Amino acid sequence: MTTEQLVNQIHKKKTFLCIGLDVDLNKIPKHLLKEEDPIFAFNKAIIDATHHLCVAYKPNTAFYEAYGLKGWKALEKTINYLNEKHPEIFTIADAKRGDIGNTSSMYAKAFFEDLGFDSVTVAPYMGNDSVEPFLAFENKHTILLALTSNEGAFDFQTKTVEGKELYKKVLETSKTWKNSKNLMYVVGATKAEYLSDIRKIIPDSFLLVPGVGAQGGNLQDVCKYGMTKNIGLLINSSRGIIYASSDEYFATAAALKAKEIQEEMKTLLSN
Ligand SMILES: O=C(O)c1cc(=O)[nH]c(=O)n1[C@@H]1O[C@H](COP(=O)(O)O)[C@@H](O)[C@H]1O
Repeated sequence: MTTEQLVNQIHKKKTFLCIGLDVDLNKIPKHLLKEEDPIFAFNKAIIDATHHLCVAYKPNTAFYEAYGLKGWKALEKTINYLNEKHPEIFTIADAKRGDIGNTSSMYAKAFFEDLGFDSVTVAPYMGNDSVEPFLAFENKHTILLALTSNEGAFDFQTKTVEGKELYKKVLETSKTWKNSKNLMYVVGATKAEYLSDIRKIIPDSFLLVPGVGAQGGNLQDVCKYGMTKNIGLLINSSRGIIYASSDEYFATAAALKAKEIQEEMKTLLSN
């Protein structure tokens, strides 16, 4: 999917919500455990109930890898369902990969070609030759970790290196990489006050912003400092939406939560 198609969807649906499909078998409604594939049954119900309220879904692969072959099959069924039923929706494999060049090429092939995701999250720590194999894919997006939502972000990312915070170096250096037009960046919603500085370096890039909901980030602040003329934001919430209820009406409860956020986004888009 092109960035232009994503922006069109945002305007059409009046939302820039990304729903995180972080499925934990200990948290899903008990009656689903009887299904042949409880993870896919849960995802399908959530997608059917919320697809009109969001522009992206982000399964975090950890939640699938944890269940071995069954988990990976459920991930494959989920992305196939999305690509068949809702091809206009942007899909993110949250895998946080990155390795030496030939290994990164195989990761890129796995997520972009085999599974058919539109994007994948990638760690910048190993540098240009670990990220460029992902960037080589046309109309696919590499979402680079810039400033993450967790407390540990302060261990390295905000430390000064050669007179500049490391996350700023990541942003600046990544712009020089081959096919850098295919980059998007992760900035945690809990770090909204950093967004003005971030926008000085990457004024137009799309940002994936996780951390609203369960982690306490604030949507209004993120938009105040991070929104661009092309919106430039995908705001993710996982647990806050998908676990809104654990009874048989879980999907309706998830849709109500997503609707609350979508209404707020609609107002922000019209300002
Ligand atoms: O790359 C991510 O998506 C990510 C980056 C980050 O800085 N913080 C962060 O929480 N995430 C992911 O975003 C999701 C947040 O989930 P909730 O806190 O349940 O909304 C999880 O899948 C995290 O792994």
